[in-house]
Amino acid sequence: MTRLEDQTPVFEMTDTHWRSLQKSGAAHKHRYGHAAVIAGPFGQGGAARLAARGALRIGAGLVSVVCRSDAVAEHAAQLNAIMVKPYTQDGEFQDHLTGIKPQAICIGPNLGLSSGNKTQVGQTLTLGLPMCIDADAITHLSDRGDPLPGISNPQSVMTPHEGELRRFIPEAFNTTSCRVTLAQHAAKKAGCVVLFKGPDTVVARPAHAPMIVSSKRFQHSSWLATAGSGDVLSGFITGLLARGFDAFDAACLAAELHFRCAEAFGPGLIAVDIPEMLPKVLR
Ligand SMILES: NC(=O)C1=CN([C@@H]2O[C@H](COP(=O)(O)OP(=O)(O)OC[C@H]3O[C@@H](n4cnc5c(N)ncnc54)[C@H](O)[C@@H]3O)[C@@H](O)[C@H]2O)[C@@H](O)CC1
Ligand SMILES: Nc1ncnc2c1ncn2[C@@H]1O[C@H](COP(=O)(O)OP(=O)(O)O)[C@@H](O)[C@H]1O
Repeated sequence: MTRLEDQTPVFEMTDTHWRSLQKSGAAHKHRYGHAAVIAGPFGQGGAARLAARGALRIGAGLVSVVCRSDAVAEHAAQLNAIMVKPYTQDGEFQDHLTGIKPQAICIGPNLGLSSGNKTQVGQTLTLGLPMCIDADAITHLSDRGDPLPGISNPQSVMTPHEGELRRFIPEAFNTTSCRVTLAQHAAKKAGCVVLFKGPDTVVARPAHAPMIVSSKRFQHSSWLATAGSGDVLSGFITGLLARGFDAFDAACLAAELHFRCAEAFGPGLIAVDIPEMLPKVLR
């Protein structure tokens, strides 16, 4: 029997894709959008900084890390081109985020699993902006209903690895092991694009055909099996969303460029290396 995985089209970069990633001579930073990355508690900001670096390198005009004021020193000590936008109390979080006026938001990488973090996820989702929903944010959404109430902008991308997807759609894993079917199930539940991570990354969306972004052409992409590589991918997606890319295109392009960055760096790759390979890949 032919497997759905074998029938699903594989993403290929075209000249149009490459051109869409360039910047126009007439533009300025505000034309390329503002990406906001929400950071977790003090001492756990590395994942947010990795995502922020990814968003900046992929061409968002402005990138901010949004954190509690007690985490400012940690972020400011390590960030230069990326802005640090602190809020003082949890009650201020939503107004603060709105006031930053981002075009896209990344929420989840090492956000934390407290009830306060859960509230932040709910407040962020209600803003109606394109979002990359990753890691702990997926876990927070896993106990909501099916279909999921709350992802108010379908131009959003949820990026689970298998562990997170098992939490998000546990019943589906009892009925199928087909990664494409699982991703489609999750996209239907989430009401947005779902990028199911792996060497064959599946990008699915409600009521449309899925796509596989495959790393099988690459020799070194398995070096992506390293802490924080998924956080960088979330940053790539958020940066493209901030630039105005369609969510499905942003997910496919980000996954492809992520693999290509790993290939360009080669053995020994760690997560911080991934955004730094983008200039070479984009050239
Ligand atoms: N530099 C940093 O600050 C980093 C922070 N991280 C954060 O650490 C928190 C926990 O993330 P984890 O993903 O480790 O933990 P999770 O508990 O969310 O998921 C890990 C569990 O899922 C299972 N699993 C099944 N298939 C898997 C797959 N393909 N990939 C990964 N796990 C799979 C594992 O066996 C394990 O039981 C998240 O908030 C994440 O963003 C990580 O991203 C690593 C780097
Ligand atoms: N063996 C592999 N080959 C290709 N890509 C991989 C491999 N292992 C992991 N990846 C990619 O690396 C990333 C890992 O993301 P994730 O599991 O969320 O890591 P983290 O939580 O540490 O950031 C995903 O984009 C995944 O597709």
